Amino acid sequence: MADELVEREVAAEQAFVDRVYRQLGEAGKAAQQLAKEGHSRGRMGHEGGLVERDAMVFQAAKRIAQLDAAQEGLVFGRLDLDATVDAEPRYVGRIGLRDDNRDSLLIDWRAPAAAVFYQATAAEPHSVIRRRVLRSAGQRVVGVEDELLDAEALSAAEEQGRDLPIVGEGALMAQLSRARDRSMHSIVATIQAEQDKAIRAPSKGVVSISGGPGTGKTVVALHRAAYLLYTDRQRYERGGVLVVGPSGVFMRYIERVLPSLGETAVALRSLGEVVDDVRATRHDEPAVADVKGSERMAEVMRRTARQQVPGSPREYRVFWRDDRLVLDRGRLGQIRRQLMSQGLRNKQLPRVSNALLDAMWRQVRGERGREQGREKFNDEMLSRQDFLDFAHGWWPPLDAPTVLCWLRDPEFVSRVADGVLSPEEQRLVAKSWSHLDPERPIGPQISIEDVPLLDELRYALGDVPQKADDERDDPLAVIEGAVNVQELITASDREFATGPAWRAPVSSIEDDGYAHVLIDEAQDLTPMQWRMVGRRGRTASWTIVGDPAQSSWPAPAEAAAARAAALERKQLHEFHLSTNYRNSAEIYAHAAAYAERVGLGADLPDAVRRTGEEPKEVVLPAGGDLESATREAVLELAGRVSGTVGIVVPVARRSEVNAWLASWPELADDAPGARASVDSSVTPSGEDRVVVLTGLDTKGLEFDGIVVVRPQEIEDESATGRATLYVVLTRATQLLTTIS
Ligand SMILES: Nc1ncnc2c1ncn2[C@@H]1O[C@H](COP(=O)(O)OP(=O)(O)OP(=O)(O)O)[C@@H](O)[C@H]1O
Repeated sequence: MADELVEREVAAEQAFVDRVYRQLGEAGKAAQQLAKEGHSRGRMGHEGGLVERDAMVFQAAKRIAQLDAAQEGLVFGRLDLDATVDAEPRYVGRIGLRDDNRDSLLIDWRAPAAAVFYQATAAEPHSVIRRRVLRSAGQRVVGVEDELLDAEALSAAEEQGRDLPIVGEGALMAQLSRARDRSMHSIVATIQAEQDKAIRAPSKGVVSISGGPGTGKTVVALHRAAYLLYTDRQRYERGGVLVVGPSGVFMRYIERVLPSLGETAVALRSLGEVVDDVRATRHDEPAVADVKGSERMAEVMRRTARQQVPGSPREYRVFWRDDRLVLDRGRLGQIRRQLMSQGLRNKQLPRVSNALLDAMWRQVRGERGREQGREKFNDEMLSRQDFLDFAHGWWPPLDAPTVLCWLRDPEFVSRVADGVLSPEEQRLVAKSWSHLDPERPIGPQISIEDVPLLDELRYALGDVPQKADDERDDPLAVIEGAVNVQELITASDREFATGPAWRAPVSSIEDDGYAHVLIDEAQDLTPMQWRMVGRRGRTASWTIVGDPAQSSWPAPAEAAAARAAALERKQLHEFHLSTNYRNSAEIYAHAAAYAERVGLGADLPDAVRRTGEEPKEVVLPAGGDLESATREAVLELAGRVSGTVGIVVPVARRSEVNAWLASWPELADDAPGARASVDSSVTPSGEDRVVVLTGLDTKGLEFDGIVVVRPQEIEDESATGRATLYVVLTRATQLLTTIS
């Protein structure tokens, strides 16, 4: 009987969903047809607006269908309201759609009319009697999950002849118990009221979302990005939305959420990719990372950008008429200081030749020379190749990667870091930079921690001035007025042309700004990383999510100050999430007890889902076989969960455990990436069901099963090892085993 009822309800919803897809097909056809006509008529009038909108809806729906064929469908929600408000059901979907009369057929989940879908509760039903979530596979409805919000109103509705049966066991629990794969999914059907508030917060200033592990901070922030695009598409599409997360693995984990909401105009970048054209995936070891992340590095980089180019010519001598003109070290030093005092190094390029010529002209004493005049002097000097070579070598256009390579020299490092870093710190960072390759300065040696330093250098050097188009190839610019700025730009261009191959960086610092900046795992940003992202959000609104107890940065006060500086005096709106949707209650109780025991002062959310499975602790006797114990634990978990399994290990054991995994025949199909990466120090990024990760790699991710190998070693590995272990203990949705 119950089954029949469910079948009937599913069939009824299917009829509606079919109608939506039919309408979508029509909208798509109409959009294409109108676009064609509009095009041929050469105008886009009022219909143009409609075409554009329909085409957008159509494209978004296609993307959603492609991505989520096996997942949640386009229509996911239905509200039945009190008849005094609306006797017709309202349907909520990932995009909005109108019927032929342009009446609403499907409400976009972000529209104000859909807010009640998320905000209604039994305590405050907002006239909602029944909330229904449709579960779909592609275009097929496979189930419905109802929630009764107002029993009295339901009786009244039934008396009036409306049939509103309640079926299913609630959408949230069904959603939370699903097996995890290697990517995050949208939660659009089951956003909870406190999450909805953060998603729909006004777009001004800074929205800060805090909460313990698994409370949905990441997924809420991503839905917020989609919400902002919906509310002010022009502004955010034109200005850009930047989403920054901790690692490449994490970005791949979250990358499908926004497209599955129909949004693709968002830049997703890991902390190693924030600067255009740079892609760092390697971390420095913790002691080095701590130095490179410190605000003190800003001063070191500022000094670096002002140093004389290593190996550059130190003097210039020439006979002109009756005089011997000399630019010696002392004089060049003066000119350098004077140029630097006028602004950023690269910005001075157009002034360099003139500054040098000035200093030389002052030395012209002979009658014959003075009579010729300054103009003639300039002309002659600027056509001397040795002078152009000197000027170019002494003050070349510089890009940040080239300058970073200057730090390969430990003596150079001690010079620029003197009084800022301790000798031991200088030694540590210099050693890490000794691997930089000047031929390929942003190659694989560059670390994630180097990226903010590169950015700092970009800003300290400034962009190389670009010529206006009409100045290009203008022969008069050389001949006319040798001292005016135009001519000098041309002279310095001639210098660029004679120097070693130098290509302007693809992007300029002026293009760095975004309309919205969203930072995930914000507790881990170093002061230098805050400076880097701060530059991209000077005029932006921000969303910042994080949990201080999960922080792996050892100097929180310094990071807080850098964060405040990045956000300047923007207004702060704070939201707090209090329910852990990831971990089973049993697993989270274990992790929370650990956090309390080691004094992390953690914000402890409630975990609501019980599985009856306690975490398992395996303690090996001294000299016990770690590989066998690990293998047994991993096989057990991989056999019992249908989704992903993570093996979390201390950094020093990563390669070893990865090699074990690669050699276990039972898991060959589940971990092909382990084999492929046996000899590399990089975490496999594929779609493997079973992977080996370090503690830091697990940030933001989740797995159905987690095996933690030697937790004590993870804890001892760095100054913030306890926070890292807490993160690790909160990654599993179903089963957790620790091997000590
Ligand atoms: N309303 C919801 N409905 C269904 N699933 C949800 C909901 N909110 C969160 N989740 C799920 O809970 C899990 C944790 O979410 P998320 O990773 O965003 O949490 P987090 O707060 O960023 O976690 P952490 O700080 O531990 O990295 C995800 O699987 C997410 O899909």
